[in-house]
Amino acid sequence: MGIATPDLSALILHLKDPKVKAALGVLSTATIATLIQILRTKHEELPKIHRKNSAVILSDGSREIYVPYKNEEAKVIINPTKIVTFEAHRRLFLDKRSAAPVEGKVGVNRRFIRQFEAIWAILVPRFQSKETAILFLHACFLIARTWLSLVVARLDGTIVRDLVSANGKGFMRGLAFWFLIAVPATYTNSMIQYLQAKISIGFRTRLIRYVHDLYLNSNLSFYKITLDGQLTGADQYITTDITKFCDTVSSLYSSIGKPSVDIVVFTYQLFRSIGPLGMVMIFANYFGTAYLLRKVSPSFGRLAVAEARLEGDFRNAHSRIVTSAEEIAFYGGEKAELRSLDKAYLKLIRHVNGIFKILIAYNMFEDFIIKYAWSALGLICCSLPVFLPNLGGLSEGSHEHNRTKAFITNKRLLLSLSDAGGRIMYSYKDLAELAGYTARVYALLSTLHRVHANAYKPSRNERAIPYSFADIKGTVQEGFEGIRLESVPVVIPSAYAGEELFSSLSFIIRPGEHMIISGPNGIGKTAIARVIAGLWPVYQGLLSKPSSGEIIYIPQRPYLSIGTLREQIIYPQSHHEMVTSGKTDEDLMEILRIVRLEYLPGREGGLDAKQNNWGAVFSGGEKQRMSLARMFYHMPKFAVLDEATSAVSSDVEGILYEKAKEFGITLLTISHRPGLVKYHKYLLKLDGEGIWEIQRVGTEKELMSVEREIQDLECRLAQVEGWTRRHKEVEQELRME
Ligand SMILES: Nc1ncnc2c1ncn2[C@@H]1O[C@H](COP(=O)(O)OP(=O)(O)OP(=O)(O)O)[C@@H](O)[C@H]1O
Repeated sequence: MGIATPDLSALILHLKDPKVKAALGVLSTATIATLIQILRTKHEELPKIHRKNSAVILSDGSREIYVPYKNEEAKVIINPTKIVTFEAHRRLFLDKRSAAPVEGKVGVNRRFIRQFEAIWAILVPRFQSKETAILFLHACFLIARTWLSLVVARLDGTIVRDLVSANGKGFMRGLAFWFLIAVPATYTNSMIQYLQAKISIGFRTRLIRYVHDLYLNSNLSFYKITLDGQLTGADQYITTDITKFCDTVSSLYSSIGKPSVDIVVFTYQLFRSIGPLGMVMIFANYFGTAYLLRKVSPSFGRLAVAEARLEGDFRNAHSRIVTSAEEIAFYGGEKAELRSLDKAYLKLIRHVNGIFKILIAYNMFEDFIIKYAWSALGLICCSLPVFLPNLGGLSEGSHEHNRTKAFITNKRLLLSLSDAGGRIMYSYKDLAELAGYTARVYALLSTLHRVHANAYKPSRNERAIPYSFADIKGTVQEGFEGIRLESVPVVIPSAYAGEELFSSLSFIIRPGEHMIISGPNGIGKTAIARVIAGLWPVYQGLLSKPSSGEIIYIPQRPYLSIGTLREQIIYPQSHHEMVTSGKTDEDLMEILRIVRLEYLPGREGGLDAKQNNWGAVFSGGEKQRMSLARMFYHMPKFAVLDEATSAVSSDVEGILYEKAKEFGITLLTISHRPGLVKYHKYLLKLDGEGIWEIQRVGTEKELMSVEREIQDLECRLAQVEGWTRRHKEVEQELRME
């Protein structure tokens, strides 16, 4: 049974309540001792609970995660994919010959085989891996099933022979065998299904872990993939396409593996029964059917790719509504959203309907050939030993009963053979669909590899285009005691030609030299923060910055994760990391007091209160103050605040700035608020046309005196109108006299 996390912070809060204190006074010493004992036990359980609530990184880099399963917490150790593995695979995924084709060219061809081989290296990394063992076991069961089918075919023949020859004893013996064979036969069938599901899950787990490691790493592939622009909706690829790919691969392994074994075994058996002519006919039939089906079948691969894309669009339209529900509700945008949802769904449905229509003719043709033409041919083959005994293979004697037995056995073998052949032919459609899913999964993997290796495609244009992704030449130095840009262009990145916002920007911020960046909307203020954070490339020049633990970026739109209230403050740390770093819940309460959010644990039910969407719970100002709480928690040497206090009232804003400076955090602020200038030493003013300048901001005292002077002048100016009126009145009075 999982242990509920004790809500100690809430408990402490309650204990401080005067009413609770008074109530405790009434309790007997024994009761208080029991209370203390309970608290102590809970306290001892804490490290275990922290560990269970967090994904702990072990010394060898593997992740330890506790997953709830059947009222228990199952421990799972995940080994990260090694960098050398990515490097070894890069060659496979950046191979031009297997590059993801345009939709129209997806099909069962050489490119598909190359792409599949590349993915196979992830699915079964070593011959000794677990998946090989499962595949082998599965193959054993497939062979066992074929053997059992053979036994059943013979038994069937014997039973019918005994029936026709009125051999009661033999008939009863046959029936007893029939039931006996049913036990291993049914077990084999169930195991085949079970192992097929196991293979699918095994492959999916391997692929998902690989993709996750490649997607979410310090190289920020998840962000860069959006800049790359070659692949949209990575979530659809990861959640749906990988699943479909794995399901199709494992079902194809069964649907092609079993009939292939069947064909070899049954063909041999039939060869003995119906002779060479029959065999030639059967094989001619196979090749003829395969050729015909390939000729008439539509491009299932292309259709599968298009369907997956449309499914992705429909899903995106829905997730947009979930993430922006409040904004849409304020605008009354339900009609507009309904329109776009309807449109996305109709596009998908039209496509799926189109596939169904194509399938009518295809299925009819397939059934005609496989069910009827093949059966007719089967009967002809069965008749060969009867009508042409010289070509009819091994005869079991000319007695009528034996002929019946041979016919029944042959017919059953032929039925199994035609069933096996039919299943292989039917699998062609699945194989073509697999080509589609393979193309999607390959596109995801090759984009991730390309972004991970910064191996962007060179420009298609002959002329060298400045600021293409292949043109990143700047230097980034980490571990610097400050932030320094030397002749760094600020460019909106794009795969082929980025747009320049500033041709060359240079400044240096040393500890204590707070800087504010201001300028009109869309000029490129956040862009500078993106370059410093490493989200956008440094195309030229030098960027020096503190090491990653010493700088924090507070973005314009506050981000709140799924999890406890505590996790919002300590993000991206885990509870376990917080405890091991020596921080306590009391420290968090102190931070909440600084940002004026001390009421939240009481309101939400303690620091352990969980929410899936904190964004919908907090107000705009609360979200921003929570982001600042993170800064006070991590206590970095430098902080980049991008409009981080725009929704916070100015009095609290001032206190937060003063507090941050007091803690020795050097600030780089991006803001429109003139009121914030006074907390900084330098002002980086951005103007249109890529012009910028740095101004020294006066000391706070100087700024205050200037502000007072301005206020004084404004007061005097406000009185001018009154004085002018009085002046006119006095002049009029004098004239009248
Ligand atoms: N991913 C992107 N693709 C294309 N253009 C972009 C991208 N990101 C930003 N831009 C453009 O770059 C310019 C600078 O954007 P930035 O976010 O830096 O503006 P800003 O000065 O911070 O504006 P604001 O004060 O409104 O926040 C804008 O014109 C914006 O449209």
